[in-house]
Amino acid sequence: MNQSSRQLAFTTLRSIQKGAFADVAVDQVLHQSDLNLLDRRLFTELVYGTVRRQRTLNALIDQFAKKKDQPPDLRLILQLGLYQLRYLNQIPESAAVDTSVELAKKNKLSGLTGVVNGILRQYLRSQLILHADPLKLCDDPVEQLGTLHSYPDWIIQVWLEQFGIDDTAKLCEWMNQPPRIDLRVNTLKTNIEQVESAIPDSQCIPNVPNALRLPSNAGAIQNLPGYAEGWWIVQDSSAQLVSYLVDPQPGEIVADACAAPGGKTLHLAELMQDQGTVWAIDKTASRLKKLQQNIDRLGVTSIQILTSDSRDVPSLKGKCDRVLVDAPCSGLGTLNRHADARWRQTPESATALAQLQQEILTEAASWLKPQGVLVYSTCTLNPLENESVIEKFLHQHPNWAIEHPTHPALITLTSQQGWIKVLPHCHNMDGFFMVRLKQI
Ligand SMILES: C[S@@+](CC[C@H](N)C(=O)[O-])C[C@H]1O[C@@H](n2cnc3c(N)ncnc32)[C@H](O)[C@@H]1O
Repeated sequence: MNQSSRQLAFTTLRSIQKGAFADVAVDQVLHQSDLNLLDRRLFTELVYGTVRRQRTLNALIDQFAKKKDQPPDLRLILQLGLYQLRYLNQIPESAAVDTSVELAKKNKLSGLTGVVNGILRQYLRSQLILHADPLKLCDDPVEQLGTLHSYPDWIIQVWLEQFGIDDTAKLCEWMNQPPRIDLRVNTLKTNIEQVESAIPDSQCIPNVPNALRLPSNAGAIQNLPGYAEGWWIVQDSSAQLVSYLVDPQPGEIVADACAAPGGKTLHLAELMQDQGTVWAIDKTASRLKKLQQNIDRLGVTSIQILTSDSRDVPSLKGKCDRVLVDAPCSGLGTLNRHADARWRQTPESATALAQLQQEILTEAASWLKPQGVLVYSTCTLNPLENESVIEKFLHQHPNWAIEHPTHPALITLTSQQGWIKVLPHCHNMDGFFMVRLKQI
């Protein structure tokens, strides 16, 4: 395939607009194209950035365009051009404008090249005249933050209620940055010192044992030292904290009710020194395949995989010492990892997820022995899927209570209520919620 990164970005954005997942669409193009390394980077940045910032870009287009209802392809070209002008300092302004005009010509919009040129140059002119951001914002804080940082109103509302204006703004900014990549060292095979010295510029993460953060220029994961040997696995440091909350012991029977692709399952097995059994249950077979690949690479033997809906596993009733429910969720704590996730989730989908979470948690609780430990976690920052699920569970199960964690990595993060909320803009990790429950 011999096409420019901008033309490929345009056609990829078109397919995302028609419903394709951004990461799937990007991977497919990268796999098929013969772009060089710099162009691959530009293509990826253009697609993810334009998807992520689409509300801000649309607001600017509406502000400068005479007509609000442009053909979808014209709007995409304008979004791409404005994204470069507003967010990519390394691209000269003239290049951003000229290539956008070229895109219009190439894609049967020759009659509209004047509109493209006009709107992009108007944006630049207003910047010069105002000496400030030309984006006009209204006074309503929800709409203001949503437009400025490019989020749907409902997410801003959920965050404003929890964190207030200043912290919501910081959280919005954090989630618009490129994702950090953390590793967890597989202590069954090696130690953190060995991995840290093998991977140049990797850095330990304070308070998270065996976690390393990669430098932003680390390149392809599979090419890093120790990958093939199974010395480490990619896992965000906040996700690593969950297994410390479960605190499994060698020889126990542990179940992971929503296991795939298995970052936490493998960590649980490792904390048990690979002695005992970890049941890895998930209803999605394709995701469990990734777990099997990681089991093979990391050389773990104590994991048993079960493809099933966790609301229906009668064979585990009363059998487990510990159960983890790392529930499917709206993922509001990991929006920086998935450019289109903020536009896919809705208040309705979050409500449906909360119902599913409640059902899985209730069923998984029945897998425990009388003194067993139950941990509930999500990578979302939405009280409906976190605090409310736990409060409802405790209301329906008066013989259960929250148990405060004792692991040193968790104590300072623990709230008065006993649950932990990892906040990206405060802790510089993915957003997470986790809580440990026990029968009283
Ligand atoms: C947040 S992900 C789990 C991530 C995993 N714990 C890890 O650390 O890699 C949620 C998982 O729940 C699974 N899931 C959704 N509904 C389920 C159900 N009813 N029963 C079992 N698994 C379910 C999804 O397939 C998905 O793999």
